[in-house]
Amino acid sequence: VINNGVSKEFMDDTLNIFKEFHAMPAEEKIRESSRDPNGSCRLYTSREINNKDIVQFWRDTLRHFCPPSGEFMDDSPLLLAHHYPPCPEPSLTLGAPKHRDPDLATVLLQEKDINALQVFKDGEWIVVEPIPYAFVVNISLMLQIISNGRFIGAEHRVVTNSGIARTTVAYFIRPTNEQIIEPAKLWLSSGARPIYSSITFEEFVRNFMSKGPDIEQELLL
Ligand SMILES: O=C(O)CCC(=O)C(=O)O
Ligand SMILES: [Fe+2]
Repeated sequence: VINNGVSKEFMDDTLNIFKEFHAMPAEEKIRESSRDPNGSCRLYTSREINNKDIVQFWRDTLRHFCPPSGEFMDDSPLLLAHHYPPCPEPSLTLGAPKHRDPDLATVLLQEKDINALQVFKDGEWIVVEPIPYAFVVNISLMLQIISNGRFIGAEHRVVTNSGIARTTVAYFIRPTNEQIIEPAKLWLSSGARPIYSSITFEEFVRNFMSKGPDIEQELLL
């Protein structure tokens, strides 16, 4: 999305502040972040991801709840500031494995000139080349369910490179835990039958974390 109304200065400042954060010594970063999964701010590395694949993940992420009101709520829009350091063996690592995002839609700010995000379309991986000061917007799993399969969550992954570090900021549009995710009446008004059953957002996230990104299959009626 270009001409999005967000100033270039604000986008530069945002990326720079997260670059500064990730460039701090590990001891300082740990002091600034919480390992409490319910804390408002948490730093984790790709090592913590339950990885059943041969490939290793190569990423640090700062997680921060980020409601538009500025008020902290238990579960709400989430901001992930990812940092992918240069990797000496890019063929053995991924910044992020193939997945679809567990939210409604994700708004991503990526750095210029680094091709690392790829989307899986028609059986092949296509590079999502960064357009300066544009946001990439992913359709995610919840929108697939709410639209009764009309929109399909975008499968994507991140590759690494040996030369240059990459920082991205991903804003996950998410409801609160108790909200119900199900095909919206709007999509069913023409008499179509729902193809997915209902689930709370809390359970949806729990399933995503424990079972991986194909969880909507289990909701198929
Ligand atoms: O850093 C990127 O380019 C993508 C990150 C991503 O896919 C995610 O946060 O779900
Ligand atoms: Fe993603």
